Amino acid sequence: MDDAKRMKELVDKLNEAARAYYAEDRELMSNYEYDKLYDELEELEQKTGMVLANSPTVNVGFEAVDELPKEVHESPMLSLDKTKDLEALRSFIGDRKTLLSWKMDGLTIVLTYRDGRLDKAVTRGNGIVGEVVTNNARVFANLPLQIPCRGELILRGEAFITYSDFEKINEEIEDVDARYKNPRNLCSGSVRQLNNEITARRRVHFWAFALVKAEGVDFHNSRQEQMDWLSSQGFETVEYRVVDGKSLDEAMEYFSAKIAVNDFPSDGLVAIYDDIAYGDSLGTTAKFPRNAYAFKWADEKKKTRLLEIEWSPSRTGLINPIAIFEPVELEGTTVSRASVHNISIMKELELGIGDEIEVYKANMIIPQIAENETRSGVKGIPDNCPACGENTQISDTNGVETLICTNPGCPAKAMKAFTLFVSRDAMNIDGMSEATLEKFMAHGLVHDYADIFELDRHRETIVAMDGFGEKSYEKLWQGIQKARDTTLSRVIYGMGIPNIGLANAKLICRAFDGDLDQIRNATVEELSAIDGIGGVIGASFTDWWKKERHGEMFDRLLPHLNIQEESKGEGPQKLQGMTFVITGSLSHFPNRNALKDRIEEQGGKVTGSVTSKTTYLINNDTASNSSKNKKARELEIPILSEEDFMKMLE
Ligand SMILES: NC(=O)c1ccc[n+]([C@@H]2O[C@H](COP(=O)([O-])OP(=O)(O)OC[C@H]3O[C@@H](n4cnc5c(N)ncnc54)[C@H](O)[C@@H]3O)[C@@H](O)[C@H]2O)c1
Ligand SMILES: [Zn+2]
Repeated sequence: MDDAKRMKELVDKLNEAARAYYAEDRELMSNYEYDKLYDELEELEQKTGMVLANSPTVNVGFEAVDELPKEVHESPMLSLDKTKDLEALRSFIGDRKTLLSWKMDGLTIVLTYRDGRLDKAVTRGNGIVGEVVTNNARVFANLPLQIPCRGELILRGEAFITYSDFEKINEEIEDVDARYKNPRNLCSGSVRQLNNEITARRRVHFWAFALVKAEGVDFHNSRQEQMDWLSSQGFETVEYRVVDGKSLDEAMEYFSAKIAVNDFPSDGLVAIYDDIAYGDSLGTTAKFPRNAYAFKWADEKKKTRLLEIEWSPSRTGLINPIAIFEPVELEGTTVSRASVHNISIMKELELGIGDEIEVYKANMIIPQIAENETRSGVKGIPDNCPACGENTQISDTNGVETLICTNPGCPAKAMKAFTLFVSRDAMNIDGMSEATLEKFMAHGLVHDYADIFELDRHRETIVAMDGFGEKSYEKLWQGIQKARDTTLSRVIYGMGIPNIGLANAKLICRAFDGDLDQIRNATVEELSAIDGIGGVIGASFTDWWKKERHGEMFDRLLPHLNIQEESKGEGPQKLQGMTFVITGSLSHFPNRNALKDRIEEQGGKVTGSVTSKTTYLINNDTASNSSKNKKARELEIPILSEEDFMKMLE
């Protein structure tokens, strides 16, 4: 193929992938694949001296497509020139003082503060125009809503979700197709929400990495001073090390040892000159600033042989392909399995048993297949679910093929039902993790919801179980005792009735004044007369109760519970999962108890002292040096005035 034709092909392919990646939070190919094609294009451009007008090598990002308001950036947000070659990085640094930090793999956001308050938050978007996400930023887990600096402040940083939160949150998303592929994806989806209640639940963190403007503050021409100053204003900043060409190796050793244990997503390092004036004097290319350089880990690749595809059923009915290969050493650990994600990727790799494959660890952490040299083709997609033996089916959503189990009673799915039942918004059983449930089910201790409240019959068995003991049993049993006091809406939500989230369950319970007989015999007409419940939800509710086994299951469960009156809170719970501490005198609320009631109505909790578990401290005197304020600043917990708090509830 001639170069020009190949270049055109590459540009089209890369642009299509980039549009999906930036504008729609979808990934048509892995970053590995994307970067490989990008490098090929760059080489061809160099060789031919020709760059196509729409080439991704000269354009940044893509416009977003949803309905958030847009805004033009004061100064364009460029991409970063990158290398995988440590020596190239060393010669960029030379003997200049340089800040070397994690290249965060989340969503870049520009924040503006005025008069000490967060005024605006805008995403990077296509670098020229971003989306306004101010309300979403207000509910980030660690963003100061008020800062001591009164002048205009503009800073950039990365919003991200930790790996551990990513796993938890993704599991709670019922619709398999709506799940996110990685923390970057989830973060982008969580921040770019029209409803910031969802953002709040996703525990988005923000780390500042660059200061653009701070009215009236002198940083003595040093980026390091800027970073330190940002911390003093209450921002968490990205971790960095000060290096020059000589101390680079030591810093690299530090970063490469740490990346494998980081809970935050990062896809490399960023080097930026400390000397602000010098850096600015270098200017920019069409796509990159010249004062910074990104380093990407050169993926250590190993050749091996594919032994087997393991089909792993999940609670959602999705059956995931996992590649099992001859063990190889990668970045210091032995690796023998890698997720292949879905059937489309298997087909793209033409993956067959016995193939010679090349594996690597993406960002030094997640094992992946990079290449398949022999490409013998996909065979043997199972017709039967490995968990229950029933028929499987290939489902196609937006061009991505996945394998699913068609059996609604599949034990792998039952597992999911139990997970919902014990979850925080339902029975809220402390200490009943998914892993624990899985063990109990494997031992045949739990078949039905009521069994959970009779686990004391199996005390001996449980205490003897791997990873259990007297202590953890007692703790779990206490958690179960506590869960008996509950509300009807929680129990109904816990049944996992399609379309019945906690809010809908509450609406229904309230409409029938908590009368269970009326509720379970309600007609679609009665239900759709409730404000907020339509015909579809109504029908899905009545259909569920029509199944005899559902009623029986409910009847076995009820005697174990003490059903209490519903809380008075209306509508969705905005403060779900948040913990508040209240201090100082109040002006909007008559007393602390009134404020506490308001918080609890919205699903929040109030405790007495500021700890790392506190989400917000409420104190009208936000600037004082009271011990609670000090503690909150130390732990980087935002301090809200009553007014800030009211705004949050709006
Ligand atoms: N899988 C796909 O289909 C697909 C498509 C498009 C892009 N991509 C991936 O995206 C990459 C290119 O992305 P890009 O050009 O948007 O960004 P980039 O990789 O050039 O990153 C630059 C940005 O990183 C941010 N950043 C994070 N931490 C930082 C720190 N500590 N200091 C300074 N800046 C920091 C800044 O916003 C900066 O502008 C590709 O290498 C590819 O892996 C993948
Ligand atoms: Zn099954």
